[in-house]
Amino acid sequence: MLYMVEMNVNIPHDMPEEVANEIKATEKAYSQELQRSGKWAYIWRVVGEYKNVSIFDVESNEELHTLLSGLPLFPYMDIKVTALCRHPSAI
Ligand SMILES: O=C(O)C[C@H]1C=CC(=O)O1
Repeated sequence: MLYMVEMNVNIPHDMPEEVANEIKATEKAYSQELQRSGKWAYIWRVVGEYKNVSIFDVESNEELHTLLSGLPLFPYMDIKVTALCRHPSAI
């Protein structure tokens, strides 16, 4: 099942920089592991925002929820999930 996931990151301004950098490094490793597995199929930066648009290819809503809620930045993100299916005009 394919999903478009929009992640908008809002790290609190009062979070110490070292703490934020540690969370971002852990997030990067987690993200890259999922990309290597094929479950996190694409990730793009939204120009001018601390936001990404990603495509996930997972088995179920439950699997997607588990992966997203395991993101180290999850507590600091607004996440929008859109389920996708093949367009009838796609070739
Ligand atoms: O930077 C982001 O968009 C947030 C998050 C998603 C992957 C990653 O490494 O960080």
